[in-house]
This record gives sequence, C-alpha cells and structure tokens, in this order.
Amino acid sequence: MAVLVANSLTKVYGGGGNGNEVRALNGVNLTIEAGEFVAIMGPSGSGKTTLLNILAGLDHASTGTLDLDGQAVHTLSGDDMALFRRRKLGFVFQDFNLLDTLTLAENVALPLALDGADRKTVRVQVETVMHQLGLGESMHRYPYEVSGGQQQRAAVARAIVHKPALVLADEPTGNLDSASARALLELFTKLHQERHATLLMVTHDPLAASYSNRIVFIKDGQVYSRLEREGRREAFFQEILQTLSVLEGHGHDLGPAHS
Ligand SMILES: Nc1ncnc2c1ncn2[C@@H]1O[C@H](COP(=O)(O)OP(=O)(O)OP(=O)(O)O)[C@@H](O)[C@H]1O
Repeated sequence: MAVLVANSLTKVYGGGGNGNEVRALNGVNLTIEAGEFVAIMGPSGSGKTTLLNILAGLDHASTGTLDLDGQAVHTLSGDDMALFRRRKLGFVFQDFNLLDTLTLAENVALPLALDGADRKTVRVQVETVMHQLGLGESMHRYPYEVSGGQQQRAAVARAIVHKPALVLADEPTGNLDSASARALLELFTKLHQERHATLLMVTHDPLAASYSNRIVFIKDGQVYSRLEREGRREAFFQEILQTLSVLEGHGHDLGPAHS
C-alpha cells in the first residue's frame, strides 16, 4: 500500500510575472510504500527543502497532487491541514526541536496531549516508546541534562509515539557526532524493520543515506536518478558516492531519470 503518492509537483516562487520567478520543483513524481525507508539527496538549491515542506503540509505546491495515507492533502487547508499533520505525520529535525522547559517524557507526550488523549493512555504510550528506544532512565530529565544523541532519540520517540503514517526527517544527523549519528541511523533501521515505520529522510550525508533502502536524487527541481539497495550497506554506500560524483558534475553524465 502506498503511503505517499506525489504527482507532477511543481513549485514556483515569486510568480508575480516580474521575471524573478524561481522554479524550485519541476514535475516531481514520488511514491512511497508502507514500511519503506527512503532518502532524498541532491545538491544545495536542488529543491529538497521545498519538496519536504510540501510533503509535510507546511507549504502548498503550485501544481500537482499529493496523497498521504489516502488523503488528498493538496485539498486541505488551515485547521484541517494542521490536524492532518499532527495525526498522520511525525517530524525529526536537525536541531532536535525539543522544548527546554519540558522533560524528555513531557516532550514525547506532546503529540498525544495536543490530540486530547487521556492521561493514562499518554503515560502508557510514552513509557512504552521511551523504553523501546532506550530512554527509560532519562524520561524525567530535561533536554539540557542529556547528550545530543539522547535528545535526538527523544525527538524520534516524539515523532513515532502517535504511530504516524509517515515520519519525515530533515538532516537528522546534522548536529550529531559520528558515533551518535550511527546510533540514530541504526535506530531508524530498527524502527523500519521491527515497527514497519515508513521513513523519509532528507540528507547530504552519504553514510546516513546508506542506511535507507532507496534513494531519490533531486537536481534542479527534478528527480535525477534513483538507487535501490540490493545487498550490503557498504556496497550501497559506494554506489551512492558514485551517483553523487556524477550528480555534482565530476563524472560521466547519466542524464535525468525517466521514471
Ligand atoms: N521562499 C523562497 N523564495 C524564493 N526562492 C526560494 C524560496 N525558497 C527556496 N527558493 C529557491 O528555490 C530553489 C530550491 O531551494 P531549496 O531550499 O528547496 O533547495 P535545497 O535543495 O533544500 O537546498 P539546501 O540543500 O541548500 O538546503 C533554490 O533556487 C532557492 O533559492
């Protein structure tokens, strides 16, 4: 079952007809099946943030359609969009985005509390997910009392506690040291394998991307190529490096993808 179907998405900024238009997305098609772990890569300015903002319901495409978990998202606006986002999506950001005045457990509880879940349900679900993610000891600590790696783990707990249809991660390892980054990526792999979570991660980092199962490379607002992991992660990592060198113009040009 497809969790996300994006069809011919375009985004034009500054479309006032004054010649200052920027075509940030130019006909992006993307389908993500339930249980997939997909990475989006591409050079700076290629349209990744624009695409993520549209997939996250934070911005509307200029043209094209977006279905998420069976809902035509491009037809939603205002409160309906906010409600859909809160219930169906989970977010992990580069800078963790935890509230400093709340404990880790209170942060993780937020999506459920905002949705009006009763206190017992909130407590049980928060404890369950935090224990699963190895945060049982740190539940009542504040973000500034734990490491960056633990903060990001709590952010992941917050992103999945309400069992969203899709988790969107924007450079989730960008502020982590390499050991914490690997731990986070292994956690993503575990969520994907054991909880069948559907994950979409935007990253510059080929190592981070090598933990996914499929990569969509964007260039100049278009899907440029796609890569599927078939064997070991190490071999996938090498394929990613080769694709990036072509994408960034240091190798033989493959041309844009047709699918
Ligand atoms: N609000 C905006 N108004 C005008 N142009 C914009 C706006 N946001 C992005 N752009 C332009 O759209 C294009 C795509 O930008 P986007 O931020 O999506 O790329 P990106 O791949 O996320 O880049 P990076 O990796 O540097 O974050 C760029 O040319 C950018 O300058």
